[in-house]
Amino acid sequence: MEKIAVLGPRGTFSDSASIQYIKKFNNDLEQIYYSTIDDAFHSVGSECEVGIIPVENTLDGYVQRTLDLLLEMNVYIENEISIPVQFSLISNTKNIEDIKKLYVQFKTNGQCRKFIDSLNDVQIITTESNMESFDKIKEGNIGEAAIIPGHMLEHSSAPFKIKNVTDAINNHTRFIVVREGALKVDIANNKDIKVPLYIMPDNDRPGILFDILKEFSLNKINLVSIMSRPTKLDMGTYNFYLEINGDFKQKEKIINTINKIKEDYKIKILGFYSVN
Ligand SMILES: O=C(O)C(=O)C[C@]1(C(=O)O)C=C[C@@H](O)C=C1
Repeated sequence: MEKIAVLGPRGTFSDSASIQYIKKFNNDLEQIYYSTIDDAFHSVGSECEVGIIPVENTLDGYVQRTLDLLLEMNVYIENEISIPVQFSLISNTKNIEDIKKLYVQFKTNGQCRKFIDSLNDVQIITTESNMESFDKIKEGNIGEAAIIPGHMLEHSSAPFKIKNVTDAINNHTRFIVVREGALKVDIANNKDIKVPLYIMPDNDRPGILFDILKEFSLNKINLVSIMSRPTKLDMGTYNFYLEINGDFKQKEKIINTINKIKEDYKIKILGFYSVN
Protein backbone atom coordinates (compact mmCIF):
# COMPACT_ATOMS: atom_id res chain seq x y z
CA MET A 1 0.00 0.00 0.00
CA GLU A 2 1.35 3.46 -0.86
CA LYS A 3 1.93 5.96 1.95
CA ILE A 4 0.72 9.57 1.93
CA ALA A 5 2.54 12.21 4.01
CA VAL A 6 0.14 14.43 5.98
CA LEU A 7 0.65 17.41 8.32
CA GLY A 8 -0.47 15.97 11.65
CA PRO A 9 -1.37 14.98 14.20
CA ARG A 10 -4.81 13.59 13.37
CA GLY A 11 -7.48 16.30 13.38
CA THR A 12 -5.68 18.88 11.22
CA PHE A 13 -7.32 20.15 8.05
CA SER A 14 -4.57 18.30 6.17
CA ASP A 15 -5.85 15.12 7.84
CA SER A 16 -9.46 15.95 6.76
CA ALA A 17 -8.22 16.64 3.23
CA SER A 18 -6.37 13.30 3.10
CA ILE A 19 -9.48 11.42 4.30
CA GLN A 20 -11.65 13.11 1.66
CA TYR A 21 -9.02 12.58 -1.04
CA ILE A 22 -8.77 8.86 -0.29
CA LYS A 23 -12.57 8.56 -0.35
CA LYS A 24 -13.12 10.65 -3.48
CA PHE A 25 -10.53 8.91 -5.62
CA ASN A 26 -10.88 5.47 -4.04
CA ASN A 27 -7.19 5.39 -3.32
CA ASP A 28 -5.59 2.81 -1.09
CA LEU A 29 -3.24 5.03 0.91
CA GLU A 30 -1.83 4.81 4.42
CA GLN A 31 -1.57 8.19 6.15
CA ILE A 32 1.77 9.02 7.80
CA TYR A 33 1.70 12.14 10.00
CA TYR A 34 4.43 14.78 10.30
CA SER A 35 4.59 17.79 12.61
CA THR A 36 5.55 20.41 9.98
CA ILE A 37 4.71 21.04 6.31
CA ASP A 38 8.46 20.86 5.57
CA ASP A 39 8.80 17.42 7.15
CA ALA A 40 5.72 16.11 5.30
CA PHE A 41 7.03 17.47 2.01
CA HIS A 42 10.59 16.19 2.54
CA SER A 43 9.34 12.66 3.24
CA VAL A 44 7.94 12.39 -0.31
CA GLY A 45 10.25 10.06 -2.20
CA SER A 46 11.74 8.53 0.95
CA GLU A 47 9.25 7.39 3.60
CA CYS A 48 6.17 8.19 1.51
CA GLU A 49 5.27 7.86 -2.17
CA VAL A 50 2.98 10.92 -2.12
CA GLY A 51 2.18 13.90 0.11
CA ILE A 52 -0.89 16.08 0.59
CA ILE A 53 0.20 19.68 1.13
CA PRO A 54 -1.78 22.93 1.68
CA VAL A 55 -1.13 25.41 -1.15
CA GLU A 56 -3.83 28.10 -1.20
CA ASN A 57 -6.52 29.61 0.98
CA THR A 58 -9.50 31.82 0.15
CA LEU A 59 -8.69 34.44 2.83
CA ASP A 60 -4.91 34.22 3.15
CA GLY A 61 -3.75 33.31 -0.36
CA TYR A 62 -0.84 31.03 -1.15
CA VAL A 63 1.23 29.08 1.36
CA GLN A 64 4.59 30.64 0.44
CA ARG A 65 6.63 27.79 1.90
CA THR A 66 4.81 25.28 -0.31
CA LEU A 67 5.57 27.36 -3.42
CA ASP A 68 9.29 27.40 -2.50
CA LEU A 69 9.42 23.65 -1.81
CA LEU A 70 7.75 22.94 -5.16
CA LEU A 71 10.70 24.59 -6.87
CA GLU A 72 13.39 23.09 -4.65
CA MET A 73 12.24 19.49 -4.63
CA ASN A 74 12.14 16.83 -7.32
CA VAL A 75 8.35 16.40 -7.24
CA TYR A 76 5.33 17.01 -9.45
CA ILE A 77 1.68 17.68 -8.63
CA GLU A 78 -0.64 14.86 -9.68
CA ASN A 79 -3.94 16.01 -8.21
CA GLU A 80 -5.64 18.46 -5.84
CA ILE A 81 -8.59 18.77 -3.48
CA SER A 82 -10.27 21.76 -1.77
CA ILE A 83 -12.08 21.59 1.55
CA PRO A 84 -14.10 24.13 3.58
CA VAL A 85 -12.20 25.56 6.56
CA GLN A 86 -13.69 27.14 9.72
CA PHE A 87 -12.04 27.82 13.06
CA SER A 88 -13.15 28.02 16.70
CA LEU A 89 -11.51 29.19 19.92
CA ILE A 90 -10.92 27.22 23.11
CA SER A 91 -9.53 28.61 26.33
CA ASN A 92 -8.93 27.58 29.92
CA THR A 93 -10.01 31.02 31.13
CA LYS A 94 -13.54 31.93 32.27
CA ASN A 95 -13.91 34.80 29.85
CA ILE A 96 -12.29 36.41 26.86
CA GLU A 97 -10.66 39.28 28.81
CA ASP A 98 -8.50 36.83 30.80
CA ILE A 99 -6.75 35.40 27.73
CA LYS A 100 -3.05 36.28 27.91
CA LYS A 101 -1.57 33.85 25.38
CA LEU A 102 -3.01 32.62 22.09
CA TYR A 103 -1.72 29.62 20.12
CA VAL A 104 -2.41 29.95 16.42
CA GLN A 105 -1.02 28.15 13.35
CA PHE A 106 0.84 30.47 10.92
CA LYS A 107 -1.69 30.14 8.08
CA THR A 108 -4.67 30.23 10.42
CA ASN A 109 -3.59 33.66 11.71
CA GLY A 110 -4.41 35.26 8.36
CA GLN A 111 -7.86 33.65 8.31
CA CYS A 112 -8.93 34.86 11.76
CA ARG A 113 -7.43 38.36 11.63
CA LYS A 114 -10.52 40.27 12.74
CA PHE A 115 -11.01 38.09 15.80
CA ILE A 116 -7.32 38.14 16.78
CA ASP A 117 -7.16 41.93 16.38
CA SER A 118 -10.17 42.27 18.67
CA LEU A 119 -8.28 40.65 21.57
CA ASN A 120 -6.52 43.02 23.96
CA ASP A 121 -2.92 42.60 25.01
CA VAL A 122 -2.53 38.98 24.00
CA GLN A 123 0.78 37.25 23.28
CA ILE A 124 0.56 35.29 20.01
CA ILE A 125 2.44 32.00 19.83
CA THR A 126 2.74 30.71 16.27
CA THR A 127 2.41 26.96 15.78
CA GLU A 128 3.06 24.56 12.89
CA SER A 129 -0.39 22.94 12.85
CA ASN A 130 -3.85 23.61 14.24
CA MET A 131 -3.65 20.43 16.28
CA GLU A 132 -0.41 21.61 17.87
CA SER A 133 -2.42 24.68 19.01
CA PHE A 134 -5.20 22.36 20.27
CA ASP A 135 -2.72 20.19 22.23
CA LYS A 136 -0.97 23.18 23.86
CA ILE A 137 -4.10 24.01 25.86
CA LYS A 138 -4.08 20.54 27.42
CA GLU A 139 -0.87 21.46 29.27
CA GLY A 140 -3.14 23.42 31.62
CA ASN A 141 -1.38 26.78 31.96
CA ILE A 142 -3.99 29.31 33.00
CA GLY A 143 -4.71 32.27 30.72
CA GLU A 144 -4.12 30.36 27.48
CA ALA A 145 -6.28 29.97 24.40
CA ALA A 146 -5.97 28.29 21.02
CA ILE A 147 -7.56 28.64 17.63
CA ILE A 148 -8.50 25.15 16.48
CA PRO A 149 -10.33 23.49 13.56
CA GLY A 150 -14.10 23.97 13.96
CA HIS A 151 -14.65 20.21 13.71
CA MET A 152 -12.49 19.67 16.84
CA LEU A 153 -14.60 21.90 19.11
CA GLU A 154 -16.74 19.02 20.41
CA HIS A 155 -13.55 17.06 21.21
CA SER A 156 -12.35 19.71 23.66
CA SER A 157 -13.30 19.86 27.34
CA ALA A 158 -12.06 23.46 27.66
CA PRO A 159 -14.31 25.60 29.93
CA PHE A 160 -14.49 28.52 27.49
CA LYS A 161 -15.30 28.16 23.80
CA ILE A 162 -16.25 30.44 20.91
CA LYS A 163 -17.65 28.80 17.82
CA ASN A 164 -16.59 30.31 14.53
CA VAL A 165 -13.86 32.91 14.71
CA THR A 166 -13.03 32.83 10.98
CA ASP A 167 -13.11 36.11 9.02
CA ALA A 168 -15.63 34.73 6.49
CA ILE A 169 -18.08 31.87 6.11
CA ASN A 170 -16.93 31.07 2.59
CA ASN A 171 -13.38 29.90 3.25
CA HIS A 172 -11.58 26.99 1.61
CA THR A 173 -8.06 25.59 1.55
CA ARG A 174 -6.74 23.84 -1.53
CA PHE A 175 -4.33 20.94 -1.10
CA ILE A 176 -2.06 19.49 -3.76
CA VAL A 177 -0.99 15.87 -3.99
CA VAL A 178 2.71 15.67 -4.83
CA ARG A 179 4.77 12.69 -6.00
CA GLU A 180 8.52 12.32 -6.45
CA GLY A 181 10.03 12.27 -9.92
CA ALA A 182 9.69 13.82 -13.35
CA LEU A 183 6.34 15.23 -14.43
CA LYS A 184 3.68 12.84 -15.72
CA VAL A 185 0.89 14.39 -17.79
CA ASP A 186 -2.41 12.91 -16.66
CA ILE A 187 -5.45 14.29 -18.50
CA ALA A 188 -8.98 12.87 -18.62
CA ASN A 189 -11.36 13.78 -21.43
CA ASN A 190 -14.09 16.30 -20.62
CA LYS A 191 -12.40 17.66 -17.51
CA ASP A 192 -10.63 20.97 -17.00
CA ILE A 193 -6.85 21.09 -17.02
CA LYS A 194 -4.66 22.67 -14.35
CA VAL A 195 -1.03 23.54 -15.10
CA PRO A 196 1.03 25.18 -12.33
CA LEU A 197 4.53 26.16 -13.41
CA TYR A 198 7.58 28.24 -12.56
CA ILE A 199 9.19 30.62 -15.01
CA MET A 200 12.73 31.60 -14.07
CA PRO A 201 14.13 34.62 -15.94
CA ASP A 202 17.94 34.58 -15.83
CA ASN A 203 18.33 38.33 -16.20
CA ASP A 204 16.40 41.53 -15.52
CA ARG A 205 15.25 43.79 -18.33
CA PRO A 206 12.15 45.84 -19.12
CA GLY A 207 9.26 43.84 -20.55
CA ILE A 208 10.09 40.28 -19.37
CA LEU A 209 6.74 39.78 -17.68
CA PHE A 210 4.92 41.36 -20.62
CA ASP A 211 6.72 38.98 -23.04
CA ILE A 212 5.62 35.96 -21.03
CA LEU A 213 2.03 37.06 -20.43
CA LYS A 214 1.61 38.07 -24.08
CA GLU A 215 1.98 34.43 -25.19
CA PHE A 216 -0.84 33.29 -22.91
CA SER A 217 -3.05 36.17 -24.00
CA LEU A 218 -2.43 35.63 -27.75
CA ASN A 219 -3.30 31.93 -27.38
CA LYS A 220 -6.38 32.65 -25.23
CA ILE A 221 -5.04 30.66 -22.32
CA ASN A 222 -6.50 31.53 -18.94
CA LEU A 223 -4.05 32.38 -16.15
CA VAL A 224 -5.60 31.99 -12.71
CA SER A 225 -2.75 33.48 -10.72
CA ILE A 226 0.78 34.78 -10.76
CA MET A 227 3.13 35.04 -7.80
CA SER A 228 6.69 36.32 -7.47
CA ARG A 229 9.01 34.29 -5.27
CA PRO A 230 12.55 35.48 -4.48
CA THR A 231 15.33 33.50 -6.20
CA LYS A 232 17.18 33.70 -2.85
CA LEU A 233 20.36 34.44 -4.84
CA ASP A 234 20.31 38.24 -5.18
CA MET A 235 18.10 40.93 -3.69
CA GLY A 236 15.38 42.01 -6.14
CA THR A 237 15.54 38.87 -8.33
CA TYR A 238 12.39 36.79 -8.61
CA ASN A 239 10.94 33.63 -10.16
CA PHE A 240 7.32 33.67 -11.31
CA TYR A 241 4.85 31.01 -10.19
CA LEU A 242 1.88 30.82 -12.58
CA GLU A 243 -1.27 28.74 -12.75
CA ILE A 244 -3.05 27.93 -15.99
CA ASN A 245 -6.63 26.71 -16.07
CA GLY A 246 -8.05 25.41 -19.34
CA ASP A 247 -10.46 23.16 -21.14
CA PHE A 248 -9.11 19.66 -21.96
CA LYS A 249 -9.35 20.58 -25.65
CA GLN A 250 -6.69 23.25 -25.06
CA LYS A 251 -4.07 20.66 -24.05
CA GLU A 252 -1.95 20.97 -27.23
CA LYS A 253 -2.25 24.75 -27.26
CA ILE A 254 -1.06 24.96 -23.65
CA ILE A 255 1.91 22.67 -24.41
CA ASN A 256 2.84 24.69 -27.52
CA THR A 257 2.63 28.00 -25.64
CA ILE A 258 4.83 26.71 -22.82
CA ASN A 259 7.33 25.42 -25.41
CA LYS A 260 7.38 28.84 -27.08
CA ILE A 261 8.15 30.57 -23.75
CA LYS A 262 10.78 27.87 -23.07
CA GLU A 263 12.79 29.15 -26.03
CA ASP A 264 13.69 32.24 -23.98
CA TYR A 265 13.14 31.33 -20.33
CA LYS A 266 13.83 28.43 -18.00
CA ILE A 267 10.58 26.70 -16.99
CA LYS A 268 9.66 24.04 -14.45
CA ILE A 269 6.21 22.58 -15.11
CA LEU A 270 4.95 21.55 -11.69
CA GLY A 271 1.87 19.63 -12.78
CA PHE A 272 -0.39 18.85 -15.76
CA TYR A 273 -3.54 17.26 -14.40
CA SER A 274 -7.34 17.17 -14.58
CA VAL A 275 -9.54 18.93 -12.05
CA ASN A 276 -13.13 18.38 -10.81
O1 LIG B 1 -2.90 23.03 10.69
C1 LIG B 1 -3.72 22.47 9.94
O2 LIG B 1 -4.82 22.09 10.32
C2 LIG B 1 -3.36 22.29 8.52
O3 LIG B 1 -3.75 21.31 7.93
C3 LIG B 1 -2.53 23.35 7.85
C4 LIG B 1 -3.34 24.49 7.22
C5 LIG B 1 -2.41 25.34 6.30
O4 LIG B 1 -1.21 25.45 6.58
O5 LIG B 1 -2.96 25.95 5.35
C6 LIG B 1 -4.45 23.92 6.44
C7 LIG B 1 -5.68 24.55 6.35
C8 LIG B 1 -5.90 25.88 6.95
O6 LIG B 1 -5.65 26.82 5.91
C9 LIG B 1 -4.96 26.16 8.06
C10 LIG B 1 -3.83 25.43 8.24
